[in-house]
This record gives sequence, C-alpha cells and structure tokens, in this order.
Amino acid sequence: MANEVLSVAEMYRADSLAIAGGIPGERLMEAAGWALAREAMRRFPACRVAVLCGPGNNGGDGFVAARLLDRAGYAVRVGLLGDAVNLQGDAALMAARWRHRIEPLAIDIIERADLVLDCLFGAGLARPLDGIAAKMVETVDERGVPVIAADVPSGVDGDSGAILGCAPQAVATVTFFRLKPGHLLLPGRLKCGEVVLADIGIPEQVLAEVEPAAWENGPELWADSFPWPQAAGHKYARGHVVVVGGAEMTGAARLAALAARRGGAGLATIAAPPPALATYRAGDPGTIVAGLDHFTALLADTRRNVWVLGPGGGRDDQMRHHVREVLAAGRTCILDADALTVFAGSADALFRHLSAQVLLTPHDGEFQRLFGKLTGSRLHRARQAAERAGAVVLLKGPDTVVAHPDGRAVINANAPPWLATAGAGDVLAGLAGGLMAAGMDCFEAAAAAVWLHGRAASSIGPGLIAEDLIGAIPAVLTEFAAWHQA
Ligand SMILES: NC(=O)C1=CN([C@@H]2O[C@H](COP(=O)(O)OP(=O)(O)OC[C@H]3O[C@@H](n4cnc5c(N)ncnc54)[C@H](OP(=O)(O)O)[C@@H]3O)[C@@H](O)[C@H]2O)[C@@H](O)CC1
Ligand SMILES: Nc1ncnc2c1ncn2[C@@H]1O[C@H](COP(=O)(O)OP(=O)(O)O)[C@@H](O)[C@H]1O
Ligand SMILES: [K+]
Repeated sequence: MANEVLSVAEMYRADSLAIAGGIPGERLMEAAGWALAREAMRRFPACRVAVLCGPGNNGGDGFVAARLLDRAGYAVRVGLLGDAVNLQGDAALMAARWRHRIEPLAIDIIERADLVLDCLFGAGLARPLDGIAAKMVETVDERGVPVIAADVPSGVDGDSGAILGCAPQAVATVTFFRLKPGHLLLPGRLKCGEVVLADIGIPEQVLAEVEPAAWENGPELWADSFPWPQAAGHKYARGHVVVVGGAEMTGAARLAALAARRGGAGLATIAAPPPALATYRAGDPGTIVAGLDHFTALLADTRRNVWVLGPGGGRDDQMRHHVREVLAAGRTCILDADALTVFAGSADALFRHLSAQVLLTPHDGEFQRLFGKLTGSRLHRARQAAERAGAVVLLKGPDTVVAHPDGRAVINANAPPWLATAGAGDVLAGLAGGLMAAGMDCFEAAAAAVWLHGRAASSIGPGLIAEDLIGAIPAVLTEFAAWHQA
C-alpha cells in the first residue's frame, strides 16, 4: 500500500533511515533524478530543456536529470540559483558530474526552451520565493512553457499545499517514495499537474519507524471493513438510520435518507415534525416516515442504530434538544449542517458529549462557526478540531479531510468540482450514516463515504445535481465490489 502521506519532517526521516540502513544518499538522488528524466522523456521527445536548479538537494535532482537527458540527446541548459561552490553534499557531487556549463539563473535560460524542469526548491522550501527565483517562476508561467517539477512545484509548501510567494503550474510533478500533504491539499494540488510517485529505493520498512498518521483516501484503506450484506442476513441486520427532518427544507432529509439506504442501511426513517409529515409521506415509498412527537419512543428502539441530524433540520431549540438526547442515549450519530450551527457559541458544551463514534461533517462555514478561526493547513485544522471535539471530523471541500481524535487523518482527492451543488452534502451525510448503520466504524465509514461520493460524482460529471448521486451509487458499489474481489 502506498497510500501513506508523509509530512516533510517524516520524509526527511525516511531518507535518513534509508541512508543509515546502508543506501547512500547519492544513490537516492541518482534514482530521483532518473525518475525525473524518465518522466520528461516519456512526455517530451528530444527537445530543448531548461533545468532550473536551486541551492539544495532539489537542485541535485536537477543535475542528475540534466546529465541523463543530455546523454539521451536532449539540448540541455542548466541554470543555478546561487554559486556552484556553495553546493554541498550529494548536490555538489551531482553538479560535478554535470560536464557542461552551469549558467547563473536568468530568464535567458528559458528563452527557447520547450520544457522546464523545476528543481529550485522541494522539501527544504523555507520562505516565500523572491528575487530571480520568483521572476523565473512568473516568466515560465507567462510564457506557458511546460514544466515538470521535482518533488513539488517550487513555492508549494509540502506540508500544507500553501503557495509561498509563487509556484509554477506544472504538467507533472515527480515525487519520491510517498506523497506529501501538499500534493493533495489545495492550492498545491492544482499546481502539481499529474503527480507521479517514483520508487527511489527507500525500503518500505522505514515506515514502521516513521509511523505516518495520514493517508490519501482510497478503497485500500477501508475495503476490508466494508459492510457487505450477508447471505443469511435480513434487513434489520443491515442497520436502521433515522434522519431527523425539518418542517421547511424537506428535500435535505429525503436525500440523506435515500443515500443511507443506497449506502447499505436495511431501513431508513425520516422523523419529522407533524405538520410536515404529509410532505414526507408523499416522497420516496421505501423510506419510513414517523412523527417527531414520538421522538422518545423512536430513540428507545435500539434497532434504530444511527441518527443523522442536521440536513434541513432547522436551527432551533428543538434541534439542540434532539442532538442532546441522541448523544445522551449513546447512539452513534452524524451531526451535519444545522445540527452543528445550533451549537455555534456553545461548542464546548457539545464537545463534552461526543466520542469517536460521532461524526461531524462541516463545510468551511460550519467549521468556523463551531471551532472559530483555526490556523494552519486544512489537514492541521481538521486534526485540531477532531482532537478538541473528541469526535471524527469530516471537513468538506475539494480536498476533504477526515480526522480522528487520535491523530489519524485521510485526505481525499477524487471529488470533481461538479460536487459543489446544493444537497451534495446531505447525500454524503446519509451515505456515511448508511455505512455506519450497516456496521462500519465511524472513521472508516466517513472515509468510504467521501470516496464513494467523489467517485459517484465523477461518474456523472458535467451537469451533476445532488439527486443524480443517489442513482449513481449502485454502479460505483458494483465497480468497487469487482475491484475488492479481484
Ligand atoms: N536524501 C535525500 O534527502 C533526498 C532528497 N531529495 C531531494 O532533495 C530535496 C530536499 O532537499 P533540501 O533539503 O536540500 O531542500 P531544497 O528543497 O533543495 O531547498 C533547500 C535550499 O533552498 C534554500 N531555500 C529555501 N527556501 C528558499 C527560498 N524561498 N529562497 C531562496 N532559497 C531558499 C535553503 O536555504 P536556507 O534556508 O538554508 O537559507 C537551502 O539552501 C527533496 O525535495 C528532493 O527533491 C531526493 O534527491 C531524494 C533523496
Ligand atoms: N470545488 C469542489 N470540488 C469538489 N468537491 C466539492 C467542491 N466544493 C464542495 N465540494 C463537495 O460538495 C459537497 C457540498 O456539501 P455542502 O456544502 O454540505 O452542501 P449542501 O449543504 O448543499 O448539501 C461536499 O461533499 C464537498 O466536499
Ligand atoms: K521543485
């Protein structure tokens, strides 16, 4: 499994463990430069290449790639930021192996280039790009010269995906051993182009010492705990989701209940205020509809094992009351939308009652209302929030992060922008609820729901509306089942 995502510090540790284990750093750098050159050759037949090298090891990768491309018949020019005498260690060695001229970094280098290899800064980026480095990056972008980046597009912060100063738009980014958060989080991900993961000979065993706690979301992470229905099972064995619906935005609860059923729950009930019951009853025939005036009896029925509160639920005392009661009863639940917003200003009172079997699914606005202005990357913020709330936090967006209070986190990268449409979040909350009702652990169910949701959205593409997601789930599950059985 190569889904682990390593922070910059963890990546340095993996490098040094490999070196301590007897693999020379020089060999790792040769492999990195070779991977970069190979990607260039795969995409661009013999052409004029400008290799932009920085003062550290990222520049070292560039000198290796330059040598290999030169040997393969490419017309290569190398520009170095700073003075070659200041290069150190493996980078100095690789510069010495480059037999042609090393030019000072200047715009002239890219003047007639068909391709730029961006080897200015990688993991060691320490401050915003400025001076000639920033000027180069801006000019490369202005002129639209294709860029292949070594490790990250220079200027992308490997830990956060933030852009320090500026960063070139790459067509591809070749990175080594494992991805870093900056390859998956926005805006960094958008600068990377296609991310190519290269094996440079770092042994997998180093991971046992590095102990990464972040993963790129994908079925490998949760396929083995997926709650497939049992041949001898029955609908109650597949769990029963209750969605607490509101009086006005009745569509949201319906979408959540449908998604819960598609996701695997054997039954779903919408519990709604009596004046809205007729509306709900005119809806989907397979969804049970019950009056919220019977809330206590519904809650007492332990077969109704997962509660979804928030989608279209209303922002009033009733919502607060229902959330408190469901939590007090120790029921597994998902708090979304209004169920989060009603606790803005009294979040700590809510957090006292949460556990790792409660899933919070805020979008950025709801997140801020609940947790205030947290700083740092999306990954960092989601982790901080999960720790503070003592619950699993699913922070929605183009780079959704699911964080567990124990520090584990997954970053999702399969969601197309078509998902930014009303009701898509209601479907996600319901889908996670369906998986949890069918027996999946909260953190894994959240990750699975996010991935299936993104996959369903991609299968539809342009024109997507939330209702389409419901209908797309069976095909996505069928595809996933075939992959899982293979
Ligand atoms: N064995 C390994 O480790 C392997 C590593 N590999 C490769 O090494 C890369 C990491 O190398 P690295 O640690 O040398 O960092 P790198 O990104 O080259 O930058 C550091 C230099 O840049 C400078 N600097 C920073 N920001 C700046 C700015 N804004 N403007 C100007 N200067 C700035 C900084 O200066 P300082 O902050 O010290 O003043 C320092 O001199 C990694 O991404 C991968 O490509 C592969 O070969 C596989 C094996
Ligand atoms: N730019 C984007 N690219 C991909 N997915 C997105 C983007 N913007 C939002 N999403 C996803 O769309 C869904 C929107 O959910 P939400 O904001 O709760 O909508 P609603 O409350 O209307 O259901 C979430 O799953 C979110 O991750
Ligand atoms: K780079």
